[in-house]
Amino acid sequence: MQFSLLHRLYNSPTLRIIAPYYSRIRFKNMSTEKPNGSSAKNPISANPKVNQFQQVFHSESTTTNGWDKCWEEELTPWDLGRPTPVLVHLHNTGSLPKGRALIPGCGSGHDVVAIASSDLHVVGLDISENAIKKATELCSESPKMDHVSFLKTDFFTWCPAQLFDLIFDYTFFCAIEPKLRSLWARKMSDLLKSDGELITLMYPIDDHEGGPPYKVSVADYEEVLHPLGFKATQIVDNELAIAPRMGREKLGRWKRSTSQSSL
Ligand SMILES: C[S@@+](CC[C@H](N)C(=O)[O-])C[C@H]1O[C@@H](n2cnc3c(N)ncnc32)[C@H](O)[C@@H]1O
Repeated sequence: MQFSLLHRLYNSPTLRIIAPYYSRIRFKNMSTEKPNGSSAKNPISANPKVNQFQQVFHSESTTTNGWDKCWEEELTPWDLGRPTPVLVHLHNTGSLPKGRALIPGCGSGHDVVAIASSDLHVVGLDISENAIKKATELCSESPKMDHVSFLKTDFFTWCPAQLFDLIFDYTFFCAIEPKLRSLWARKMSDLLKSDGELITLMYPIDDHEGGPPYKVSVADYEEVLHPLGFKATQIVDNELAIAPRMGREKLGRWKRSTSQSSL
């Protein structure tokens, strides 16, 4: 009886319409979670699944082993189990460059498969063998498999034969140690065609300590990208962020200036 009432409520069209707004208001008003992060009980440091992941990750002798172990034990609190909504939106609205795309730290590969098409070949790269195994399994069930490649390799040492028109970074920048951020930018620059585009979904913009994920800010990206000539063409709040990340995520689109002096 109770279940059937709840079930009917859950499935009611009115509730489905108001739920996303309610959840946004609720997250905005939560006293422990301020949008820009200055909270006693940060949603990352207070998340037991993140704590468990960090414990296992740091117990391994190398970061490569740490990532792989966590994928093996399915300690992957970042994994949405589906493509990133804002990336799907950019794909569906024809807002992504065509040609070749790279997703470093692709994890289970949902984003790779989501944006692959006959116009865009997408390479998913991850240092974890278990992640790549999972991604390859996902891809084997997809009709898009001809437009996708997965590679188990280290982003920082990989030198592909062909450059990219697009690189998409989501929860990769925050996954690497902050001291590697300049190298991250250098590698992005080396892997992109001169008119290629870097899209960063910047998360988590807050003030928690430690990682991964390490806290990020727009200034952190600017600090390493500006010296290489990248300028943001757009930085906006991600209105399509999943509810727990809402208010702590921004979409950044970056290009290098291609204008040359005629003198
Ligand atoms: C936080 S997860 C994000 C996965 C995916 N982007 C997502 O949003 O679900 C970071 C991923 O980066 C991978 N990774 C970490 N360091 C790497 C490196 N140097 N080269 C390639 N992948 C790396 C990890 O194995 C992990 O799958």
